Amino acid sequence: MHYTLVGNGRMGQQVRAIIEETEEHDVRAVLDVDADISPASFEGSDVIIDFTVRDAFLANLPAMLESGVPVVVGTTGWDAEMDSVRAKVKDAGASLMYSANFSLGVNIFLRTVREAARMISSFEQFDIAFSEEHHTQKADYPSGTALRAAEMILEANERKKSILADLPKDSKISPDQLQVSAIRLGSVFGKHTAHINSEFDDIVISHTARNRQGFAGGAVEAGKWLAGKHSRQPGFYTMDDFLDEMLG
Ligand SMILES: NC(=O)C1=CN([C@@H]2O[C@H](COP(=O)(O)OP(=O)(O)OC[C@H]3O[C@@H](n4cnc5c(N)ncnc54)[C@H](OP(=O)(O)O)[C@@H]3O)[C@@H](O)[C@H]2O)C=CC1
Ligand SMILES: O=C(O)C1=N[C@H](C(=O)O)C[C@H](O)C1
Repeated sequence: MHYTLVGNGRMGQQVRAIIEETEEHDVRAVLDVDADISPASFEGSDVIIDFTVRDAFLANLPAMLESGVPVVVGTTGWDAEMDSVRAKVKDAGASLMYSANFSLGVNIFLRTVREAARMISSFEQFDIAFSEEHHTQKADYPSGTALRAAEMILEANERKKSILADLPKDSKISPDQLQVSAIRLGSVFGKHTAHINSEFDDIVISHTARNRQGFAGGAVEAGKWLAGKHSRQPGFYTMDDFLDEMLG
């Protein structure tokens, strides 16, 4: 498969290294901040993988969709535009897969957190909060993964109704708010933790990335899956669609 990468930062370089280790795939082009991106930029590619920044992803989206090449998006920070991106993908008859985190380990962690949030839902003595830690070069907060975890907790736990990312200065948190906190520290690849507390217990469910290979390898696998899907059923997909099919 021929991949075109948009973004040549930490993740773009890691994805390229993983593709170039295989005999199965190759990198057709790497388009960085200086590239003049148009639909023609993607000619001859089977999949596009975008790891850039919010504004660049949204600016390049029309050209990526018009190219007809399926797009894997790892860039985070655009959750507020999700509905409009979904509509653009549908209108273009294109295929796009988004995940805030392509690591298999993180996705197993997220499903574990959802199950724990569901189990404590009817036991009022248990409270839950979520935290994330990342390197100081990260542009968005809370991380896309933390926001996805928070969405899953809200769906699974009827006592939590909204996300609180910034603590108010002079008032208490309300019991129906789910706190999501962020730490920016050195070169941390990514750590996500669900904290559950009662009078008698602390339950801590945590995932720590040991490097960026899990994210990058997952994005390459997702690209292969999306290219197959695109030929049969174009559309907007997430990591859950991919995993549900993989897990049967
Ligand atoms: N889904 C997942 O599994 C993961 C998602 N991420 C997310 O991926 C994104 C990228 O992370 P990371 O690689 O660490 O960030 P980096 O800042 O290292 O890389 C982003 C790259 O995009 C480039 N860029 C900026 N504007 C454009 C443009 N218009 N066209 C092409 N390239 C552009 C930047 O260039 P320049 O620096 O010159 O501006 C930079 O090289 C973030 O949103 C992060 O949260 C990260 C890890 C895993
Ligand atoms: O910017 C990063 O580095 C990461 N971003 C993603 C996110 O926002 O969730 C995923 C990963 O944790 C690393």
